[in-house]
Amino acid sequence: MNMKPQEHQKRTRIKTTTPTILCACVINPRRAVWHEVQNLKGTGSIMALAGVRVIELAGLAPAPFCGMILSDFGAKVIRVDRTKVAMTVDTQARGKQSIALNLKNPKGVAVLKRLCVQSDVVLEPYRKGVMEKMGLGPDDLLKENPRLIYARLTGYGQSGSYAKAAGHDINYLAMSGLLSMLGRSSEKPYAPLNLVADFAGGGLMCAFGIVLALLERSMSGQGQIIDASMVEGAAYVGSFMWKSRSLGLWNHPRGENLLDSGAPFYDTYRTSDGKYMAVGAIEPQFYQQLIRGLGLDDADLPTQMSVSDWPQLRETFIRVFATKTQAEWSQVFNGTDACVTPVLSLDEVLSHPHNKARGSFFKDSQGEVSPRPAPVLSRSPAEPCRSRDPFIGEHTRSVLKEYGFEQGQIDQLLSGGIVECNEAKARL
Ligand SMILES: C[C@H](CCC[C@H](C)C(=O)SCCNC(=O)CCNC(=O)[C@H](O)C(C)(C)COP(=O)(O)OP(=O)(O)OC[C@H]1O[C@@H](n2cnc3c(N)ncnc32)[C@H](O)[C@@H]1OP(=O)(O)O)[C@H]1CC[C@H]2[C@@H]3[C@H](O)C[C@@H]4C[C@H](O)CC[C@]4(C)[C@H]3C[C@H](O)[C@]12C
Repeated sequence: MNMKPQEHQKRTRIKTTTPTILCACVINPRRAVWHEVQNLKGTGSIMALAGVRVIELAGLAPAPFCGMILSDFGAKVIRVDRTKVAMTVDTQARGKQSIALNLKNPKGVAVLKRLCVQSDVVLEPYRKGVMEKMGLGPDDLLKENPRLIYARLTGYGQSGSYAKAAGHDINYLAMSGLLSMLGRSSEKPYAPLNLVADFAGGGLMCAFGIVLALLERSMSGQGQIIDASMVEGAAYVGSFMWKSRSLGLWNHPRGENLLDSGAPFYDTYRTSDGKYMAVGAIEPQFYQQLIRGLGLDDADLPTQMSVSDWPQLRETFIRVFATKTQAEWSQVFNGTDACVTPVLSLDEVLSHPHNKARGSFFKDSQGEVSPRPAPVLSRSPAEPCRSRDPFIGEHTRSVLKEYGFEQGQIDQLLSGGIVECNEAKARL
């Protein structure tokens, strides 16, 4: 996909035309939506989730990612921030709007209900019971909007003895069973950043659940509750680990198997300039190309799958990789099937020729690099917003107006401290 510059206007243009779609979304099933969407063709590419309105209650990392995915693919995502907070911790706010709302006040709760009545999705990242305590539980909201998709993204899910416990990625990963498999031989388990539970098993799985529920709603006309547990999401992402045990892939202790850094042909190696190469030469024909590229003779080496010889083979690979720079090894293996690639840093990915050719990473208006939304849809690709992230409460006034609040009501909410507006900060 050629990433067209974003074009906040373009998104805005699409969005200002979406109320028609929304009416269709709310009243009629899918066909009507498509009819309206077809009518908009020619006004810019229509993203897959155009017309979908999402209310995202501000959270730490997984829910913001979920909201960003929905926004990247065209949904209108309004993040509900707290009042009296100077700075957001949401670094995944691309394309979102922000309203600052005090939910500790019943009037604030009433505002949120009104937003949810006119929305398709509410996404909440709090501990079990928090939303109910505020009078914003699924019973309260679905009663008023039966088409609402109520997504609950938590660590342990809505039931079970851990449901109310605090936790973070590493705890959920531990409870999923996967953490026990991660780490090098003879070392303790090691969490790969907070990628697996927070983002893959959490934010992404929740977004998938929301899209499924939207699809189902287009047939049934009904909303539903999504109970997205990061323990279960992570475990599900890791289904292969359970399903492949019958193959004997995990028979050895942690860090001594084929895919967990046990095998020397599935590992990373330091180069002479202190960088690294990643080696994934599993199949014999690819392994042969690795050996050739390294300038080794197969006759001098133990056989590839002789597990007891892996430590010796690894020492050989370590020694050889240390003789050239990363760039030199990249040149050696470029264009081969040896499955050897440079380990790129976050700063290097943008300029790698392959990534560059595909536009896999892009710069926003602040010059910040981030990954392009994946996957790429041929007719309705995501068009990530390139403008800066919203300030807390930047869109309070405009969102309230859009959701039908009168000017007088907005003024009262502002003067009562129920909502806060930061338009001025946005103009600075
Ligand atoms: C980048 C860091 C984030 C790391 C991610 C980490 C690894 C994770 O794993 S995130 C996954 C966490 N788990 C979940 O999300 C599971 C579900 N949620 C929960 O279990 C809980 O919410 C919880 C355990 C995460 C938090 O529990 P807590 O008790 O705090 O909250 P809840 O019980 O859920 O209740 C919420 C209460 O809030 C009230 N509320 C909600 N909205 C409103 C509203 N609009 N108005 C009023 N009130 C509201 C609600 O009513 C509840 O109230 P009650 O309690 O009374 O019921 C980042 C982690 C820390 C960051 C740093 C830090 O913030 C300091 C700096 C801040 C600065 O601004 C930026 C730099 C910082 C260093 C900052 C940097 C990073 O962002 C962090 C390191």
